[in-house]
Amino acid sequence: MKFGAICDDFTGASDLGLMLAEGGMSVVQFVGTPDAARPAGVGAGLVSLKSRSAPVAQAVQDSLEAYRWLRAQGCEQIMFKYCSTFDSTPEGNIGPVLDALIEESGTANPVIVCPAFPAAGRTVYQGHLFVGDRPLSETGMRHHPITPMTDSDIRRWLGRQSRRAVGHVTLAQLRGDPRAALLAEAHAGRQLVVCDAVEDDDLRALGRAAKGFPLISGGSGIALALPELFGDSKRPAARWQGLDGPAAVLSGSCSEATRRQISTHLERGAPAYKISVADLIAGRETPEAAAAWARAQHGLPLIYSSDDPEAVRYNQDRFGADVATEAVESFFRRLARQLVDAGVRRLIAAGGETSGAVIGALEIAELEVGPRIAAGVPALSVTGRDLVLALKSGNFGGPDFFAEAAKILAAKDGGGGD
Ligand SMILES: Nc1ncnc2c1ncn2[C@@H]1O[C@H](COP(=O)(O)OP(=O)(O)OP(=O)(O)O)[C@@H](O)[C@H]1O
Ligand SMILES: O=C(O)[C@@H](O)C(=O)CO
Repeated sequence: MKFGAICDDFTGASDLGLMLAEGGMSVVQFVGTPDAARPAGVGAGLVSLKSRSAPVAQAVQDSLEAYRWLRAQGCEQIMFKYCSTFDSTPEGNIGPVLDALIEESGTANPVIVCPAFPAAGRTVYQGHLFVGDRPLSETGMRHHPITPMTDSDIRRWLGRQSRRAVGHVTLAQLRGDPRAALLAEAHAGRQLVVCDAVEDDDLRALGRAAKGFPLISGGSGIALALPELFGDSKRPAARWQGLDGPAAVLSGSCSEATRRQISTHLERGAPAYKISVADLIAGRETPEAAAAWARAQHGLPLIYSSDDPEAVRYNQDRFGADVATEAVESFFRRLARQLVDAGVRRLIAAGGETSGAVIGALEIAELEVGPRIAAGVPALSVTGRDLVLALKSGNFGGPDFFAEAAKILAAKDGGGGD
């Protein structure tokens, strides 16, 4: 294993997996840090954690454990993958995890910090993160239920989280001599370097500039150059074998793109079942009832707690954010188990936290990356089991994502990536 990544959520890991697999690398996505050594034959190993929303100390501990395991597998470069919208609070977890990884690795090299992912509209310019034509803090991310992003200046946001000074490489420097600019920042004592990038070619230049640095960080965009750097870019894509059989969509994501996808599903008259947080907490709603409803449907059943920012805030104020989150996630954990036990073979989960809850409940250890459903979202097959999945980041995918995902998950000869 030449390249490893510590991913702070499950949908993010599959996003990165798609980027590397489309570049021709052989990729395995691990669920948590594996107990045992991995036999040779994997170019990139991605350890998916549920550390984005964990308490800081837990996120640091889990990330260090993943780092040590990846090093032991021979990884020459390790990436810390976070969200392309830099999801984190002023306390962390991105800064504290980066601080700990720098100490563990002992590196004095610069560490790239770049969430840009132009294919999904995320760009970094003058140290500020944009989604499409809006600064991050003017998008729906301002109202995110767990990590509301109220400042678009990534240098300032990271500066509040990290013990280290934060540097910056501008777009002009990146398009000049990015390696020299990165090294200059580190020499000046600013080892964490926020990098501008607005196009895929900027990210390729950044990846090449960091050649040989043991630690990099970012969204999946900075992986664009890696297949070429790790000499694994000519590998033919594996054929994808989807699965027939019942499918279901579980959505706890309250992001704008997911809510659009739910509206499309409803407009088409497809079966949908909405969960109320108040009913969950009062015990009036159960996974058993939702599973029975799903089994009785024709077409693609959607079970969702997703709601608009006002409703989410109301639930958080009334019950407490942790209680509301746990009620929703525990519901989806139990529902996912019941659906799979009842024969569901194609499962689509919307939202990073929701996907983490579902994967954890299904006791999945390893995933193989299949073809692209949307930018940042591949079809996945569970190693050794008759189960295929799509784990969708909240803000990814077009309006018809659910139907498209169900179709690709069933495709028998949808060759990898074609
Ligand atoms: N109706 C609701 N009221 C309050 N909280 C909710 C409600 N529905 C879902 N949640 C919580 O909101 C969070 C949504 O996070 P999740 O990561 O699943 O989606 P997302 O933020 O859209 O996705 P991503 O992290 O991939 O961008 C979950 O923790 C979930 O428990
Ligand atoms: O980078 C992104 O936006 C996604 O891969 C993600 O992290 C989803 O939660």
